[in-house]
Amino acid sequence: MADYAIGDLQGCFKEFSTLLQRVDFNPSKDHLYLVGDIVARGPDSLACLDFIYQHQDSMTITLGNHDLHMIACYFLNKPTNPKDKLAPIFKSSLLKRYISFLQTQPLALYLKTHNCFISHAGLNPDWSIEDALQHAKFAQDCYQSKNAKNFFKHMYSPHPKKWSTTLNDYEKFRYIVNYFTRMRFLTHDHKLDLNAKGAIADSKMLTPWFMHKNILTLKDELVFGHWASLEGKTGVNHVHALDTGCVWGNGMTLMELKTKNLFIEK
Ligand SMILES: Nc1ncnc2c1ncn2[C@@H]1O[C@H](COP(=O)(O)OP(=O)(O)OP(=O)(O)OP(=O)(O)OC[C@H]2O[C@@H](n3cnc4c(N)ncnc43)[C@H](O)[C@@H]2O)[C@@H](O)[C@H]1O
Repeated sequence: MADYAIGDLQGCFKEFSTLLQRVDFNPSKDHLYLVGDIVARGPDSLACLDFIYQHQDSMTITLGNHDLHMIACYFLNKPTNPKDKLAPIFKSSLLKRYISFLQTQPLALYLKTHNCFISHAGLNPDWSIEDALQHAKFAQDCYQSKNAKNFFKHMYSPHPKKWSTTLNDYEKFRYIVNYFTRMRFLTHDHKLDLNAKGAIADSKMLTPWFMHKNILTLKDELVFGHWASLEGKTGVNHVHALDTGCVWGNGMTLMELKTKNLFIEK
């Protein structure tokens, strides 16, 4: 019985299934945590989603920006971007079931057995793990509610930059989603900079979220994806970057959570 985490699939089904075979993944005993962005841009998002849907008892996704965007397109009846190659999912007779399944998935989770926090983009340094899980629950309640369509309608903006208890529910939802699914660099006062997407050295005025003191001193393990140009390197022992840019022609990374052993497939 083993627990694994895997970086962004983004429709790269071949590498995904090869990795599961390499670790002899057994759905009746093992569990796989997908850090999000299971769909978009890669060659076979439908195969990835279908496989996870069929093995949903042994797989959990912490949703990423591309997953949420796909759900939003469904609710808002918006065309998807051709470069995301999502047409086969939208043409599938199972579309409604796939979307309902994705809506049941969390934004973040904490695995006590491994002292491990998982989300797509990471942990806001101003939140404790407890705070983060509460914020994630708030946002999940929004995208799982009867009013989900309206929350998706209000999801797209970098604002508000600052948290306040006076924000309305749409603003709170957007703020939380942005930290959990889009964060990479923060300004000196911990605000999100959503423009910088490159390597750490490219942005001298900004700090990667995991280099902030509250994260460096954390005793827990943090697992995230989203940031392909890190190439799997954070330089921080307890912070594990699993998006190694498979969709960009690099490898896909799977980690066994107990041993921290890495398996990489190109
Ligand atoms: N609340 C919200 N507000 C707004 N939009 C929301 C949203 N929620 C969801 N979305 C949606 O999210 C989607 C993505 O938005 P984008 O803005 O396109 O997201 P991204 O950060 O560029 O991309 P990604 O998440 O794929 O990250 P990656 O590191 O792989 O790639 C990042 C960059 O790294 C580069 N890169 C990394 N490794 C590379 C490599 N090896 N080779 C080449 N390029 C590489 C690429 O140029 C790439 O552009 C859009 O559809 C958008 O609508």
